[in-house]
Amino acid sequence: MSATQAKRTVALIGGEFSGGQPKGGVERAPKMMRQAKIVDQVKALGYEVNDCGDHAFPSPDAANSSADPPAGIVKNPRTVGNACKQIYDIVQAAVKRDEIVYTIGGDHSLGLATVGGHAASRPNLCCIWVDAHADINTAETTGSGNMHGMPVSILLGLQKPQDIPGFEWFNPVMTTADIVYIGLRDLDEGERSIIRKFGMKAFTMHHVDKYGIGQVVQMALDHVNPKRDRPIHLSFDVDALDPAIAPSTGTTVRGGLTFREGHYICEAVYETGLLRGLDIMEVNPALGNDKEVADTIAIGCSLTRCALGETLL
Ligand SMILES: NC(=[NH2+])NCCC[C@H](N)C(=O)O
Ligand SMILES: [Mn+2]
Ligand SMILES: [Mn+2]
Repeated sequence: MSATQAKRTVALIGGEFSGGQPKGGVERAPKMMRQAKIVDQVKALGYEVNDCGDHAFPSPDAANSSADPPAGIVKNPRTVGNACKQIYDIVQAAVKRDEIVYTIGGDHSLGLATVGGHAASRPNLCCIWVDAHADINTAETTGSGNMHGMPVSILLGLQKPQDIPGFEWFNPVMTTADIVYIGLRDLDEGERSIIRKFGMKAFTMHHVDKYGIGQVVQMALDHVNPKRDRPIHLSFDVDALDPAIAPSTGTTVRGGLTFREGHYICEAVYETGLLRGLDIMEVNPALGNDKEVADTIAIGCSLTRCALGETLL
């Protein structure tokens, strides 16, 4: 057991949700990671696990579209808002018990609920968002209308929650200075201008190549956590990884993080002793052949273990 981090209880939350994007199957990841023995793996690292269960949500199929019509081109807004509200409440309760909140997605629209629910109870929280995408589209800038491309804009209040049906309950408490990106390589034009306009810190794959992952993580921490005294939420979209190593995900982009770079990020965050929230998002067991699915599930598990201290002496 490492000296760097007290072994808090880990609250495990399964977010069986796919309504933030069009591809079915991503809601099955929590069960698949359980089958891969994620609970035992976390316990084996010395943590207590408070299993908060898997939470399923009605699927936003065409038959339901009259109950949840698009807002402009934003799809399934009430369905996503409702799922987010439920996960938000569960996350908030876990944080109040001082547990490490560990959410297995589900699509990344739930990032609004995990980071938002966490920040609501830990005001000094900062966030490291590891992703090929910035997920910072607003209702204005989104081209796809898929809400998994929008959680960060709502989280930071750049997109007013009150203007999206289903999100009226959400109260933004984080700012553009509280979040840092690693792994970006596929930005929409509108996202690019939002990031520039607010001077947000983003380490793209270009920066990973240029400085190396060690420097990048240090610079990311120096930005959001210069005194290393703020609790950290690590929201990890597995599409940040190269599709060669994590193929079973809905929006793959070539040129991603290597296996080691991805795991290094988790290890370095663990090493700070400040990790209080972790999301493993966008694993989709319906995409790819058996080996690809097994590899992607296994990587979801190994990223988790690294963030909880497995690979450090
Ligand atoms: N969480 C994700 N995988 N997001 C992908 C978003 C892709 C694109 N930027 C969009 O808005 O649709
Ligand atoms: Mn994402
Ligand atoms: Mn992504």
